[in-house]
Amino acid sequence: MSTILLVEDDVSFSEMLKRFLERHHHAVILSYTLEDAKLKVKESTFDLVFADLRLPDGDGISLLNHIKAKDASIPVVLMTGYAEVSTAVKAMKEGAFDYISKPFNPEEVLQVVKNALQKPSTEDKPTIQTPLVPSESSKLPTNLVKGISGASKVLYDHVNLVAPTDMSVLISGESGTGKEVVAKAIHLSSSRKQQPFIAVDCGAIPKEIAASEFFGHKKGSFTGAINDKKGHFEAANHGTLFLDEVGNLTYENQIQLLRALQERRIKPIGSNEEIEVDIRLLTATNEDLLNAVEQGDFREDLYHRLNEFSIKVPSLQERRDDLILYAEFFLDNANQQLNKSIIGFSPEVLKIFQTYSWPGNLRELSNVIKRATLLTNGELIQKEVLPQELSAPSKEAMTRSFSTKDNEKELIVKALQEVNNNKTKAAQLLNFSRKTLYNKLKEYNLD
Ligand SMILES: Nc1ncnc2c1ncn2[C@@H]1O[C@H](COP(=O)(O)OP(=O)(O)OP(=O)(O)O)[C@@H](O)[C@H]1O
Repeated sequence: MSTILLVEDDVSFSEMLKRFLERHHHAVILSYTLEDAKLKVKESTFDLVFADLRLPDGDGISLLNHIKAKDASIPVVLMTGYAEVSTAVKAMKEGAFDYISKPFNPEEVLQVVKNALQKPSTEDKPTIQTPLVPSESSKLPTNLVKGISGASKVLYDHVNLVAPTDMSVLISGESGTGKEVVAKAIHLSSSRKQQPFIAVDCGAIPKEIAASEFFGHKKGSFTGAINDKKGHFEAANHGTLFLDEVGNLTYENQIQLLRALQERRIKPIGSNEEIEVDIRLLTATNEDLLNAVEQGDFREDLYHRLNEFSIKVPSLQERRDDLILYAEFFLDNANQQLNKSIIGFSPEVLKIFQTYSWPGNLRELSNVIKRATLLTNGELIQKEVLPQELSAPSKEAMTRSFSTKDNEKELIVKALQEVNNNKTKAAQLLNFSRKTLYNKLKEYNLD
């Protein structure tokens, strides 16, 4: 078994890569900063070092120089973003064994590792067994993958920005994109993290009992109220209340909710006593709530109350660079839940994943992988265990899905040509929002 030092400050990404390498029988030690990595290199011997080019307290090249000065035979592989490839090439001239650009293809990672470990040593180095200490990040919640795409970076920048405040956040996004996961991440990064997080699906509450569900009731206050019941507001007191599908509340329930938020107190049905509540409110919707306001279906005053800050969770189409990371993560979960030890996906499956349009977003990806894991007997998930709609995607999905950045740039240029540079029409054609299109034009220097 070889021991790899993985130096990467993106905690969830490094956890993913660590788990992936461990499944391929390598021992992995994590480090999040340059200084810590130098210390680890001093204390132990590694067969390979994987280092991000950008670290919070320096860069991968300083680490490379440091390692080369200590032991020139340790191969160092640098991990880079697209824009940094030229720097990585320079690093190779300074002795890096290879570089690998994000997003990675798992096969590519394994190939680089294999090549690096096969490299003949220039000198005999003593092998000290490195103890596998629990990594710092094992204390962090493991149910969250932050992703490496530009869209994910913006998303988690916003989460980090708003989490420590007490602002109400309206989280929007297509179904299955991870709105509840984002709400939980905000709660866990806030000062309320030790207090309750109560999630309520407003779409699932019949309107007749919504008030009792939110505010509670006293025994005997209506037929069927056989006991006192605490409402969600009280249960979430001092913590966070997350209202999913908030657009489904009736007008009457909207008024009750607004009143509770304004007065910061609630009265259970059948009670004479008011209870003060201190909650942070997070809400989610997969419909256009502003449109509902314009149509008169959602109260404008409540909308503004809920929308002190808004976060849009990108669809899987908008974060294609994250796809493999999520696929690996869901495979790990499925392996654990189903007691399997499948190690990855066949190249054909990865290609299908990249071209499919994923209308059900992360939830669909997770379900597809769980089902495929159950059906797989070998080491790799093969095309045959995927649902049919994935292997025979619609022509439209094929033309609109992007497997690589170059491909995406080319499709954007073509779409603009087709509609005479009309950005609104191009965005529609590409299935992007106008904002996404503008961001991409900027990213590819197409403006
Ligand atoms: N960042 C993430 N890391 C890991 N898993 C995620 C992440 N985001 C979403 N998921 C997974 O994707 C699935 C869908 O997430 P979630 O239920 O939060 O979506 P949603 O947008 O709230 O869906 P809906 O609109 O249908 O309520 C869940 O299984 C969740 O665990």
